[in-house]
Amino acid sequence: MANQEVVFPPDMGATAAMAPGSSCRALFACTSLRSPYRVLPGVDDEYRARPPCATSWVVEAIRASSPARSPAVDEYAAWTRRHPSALGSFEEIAAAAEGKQVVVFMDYDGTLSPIVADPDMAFMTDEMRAAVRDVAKHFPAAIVTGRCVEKVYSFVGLSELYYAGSHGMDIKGPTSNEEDATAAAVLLQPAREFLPVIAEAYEALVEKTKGTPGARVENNKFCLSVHFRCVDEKRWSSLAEQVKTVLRDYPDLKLTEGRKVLEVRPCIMWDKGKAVEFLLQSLGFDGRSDVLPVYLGDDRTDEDAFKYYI
Ligand SMILES: O=P(O)(O)OC[C@H]1O[C@H](O[C@H]2O[C@H](CO)[C@@H](O)[C@H](O)[C@H]2O)[C@H](O)[C@@H](O)[C@@H]1O
Repeated sequence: MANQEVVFPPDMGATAAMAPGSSCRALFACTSLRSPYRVLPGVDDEYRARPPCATSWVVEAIRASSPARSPAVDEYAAWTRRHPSALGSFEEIAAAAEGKQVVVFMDYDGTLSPIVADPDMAFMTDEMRAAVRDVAKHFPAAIVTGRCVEKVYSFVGLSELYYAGSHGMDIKGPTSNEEDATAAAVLLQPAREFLPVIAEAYEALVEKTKGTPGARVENNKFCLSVHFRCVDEKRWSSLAEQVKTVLRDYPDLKLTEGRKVLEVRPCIMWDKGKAVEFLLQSLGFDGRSDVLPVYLGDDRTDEDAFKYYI
């Protein structure tokens, strides 16, 4: 960092200049300050020579008094510059949607529902449900999730949506039967032949991980989730080892990672991006310049869908 020194107004002590709870020293607005300035020892002559209200040195001093940044923070800042907040750019998005058919894809966990310790308790709020219902009134809309369709339907409960469960490996259309998600027409199940092997691997994973406190295996029908959110961090690598050991017997399955979860899936070239592509094609929207697909997601697996748009 260039310069950590700070200029204080004459009657202000160094303790008053410390931001509470922060190791970085505060800078005070120059317009309200009177000369002469008390310059703390170590301040560059370059700073002393500048008139107190010259904005360039204020900016420099703000920079200099910023907390130390770690490479990870810098990397994140660079990432957010390349991927600005969609909410912050809402006007721009609305302008881009002008005259276009919008199609909305929504991830479930962490996007429509809060992340919670117990995967069976990840309920969405009634307010969120009403918002999703509203979206579906205006645009074709789909839930794209790692969960199995039946489970996510029990949370969302909206029969007017498309559902792409098991990371897009179980795609169902809207149904008029609100009580029964299985009544919805199956549009695609590209990993059907893997059902027996997934069921067997589920049993093996439950057995192998049962000695790890907090570990939990969730059966998502065409894929499996091994949760480690409630596992002591010291045991994470041994749990990962247990999962890899089981998978050695199942060469047709592969391992990916989500939010504190290891995902076991069939080795096929299929993901949320492919599901989005399939749905757009089925709706007759694929490749059309008058269609604007919008995808809301928070997890690594959603990046497969983001890649489809790029
Ligand atoms: O594609 P998604 O809808 O985001 O589903 C991905 C996984 O989400 C769930 O796990 C995550 O949410 C849980 C509840 O908040 C949390 O406990 C867990 O740590 C998260 O990874 C779901 O349980 C998995 O089956 C999904 O694959």
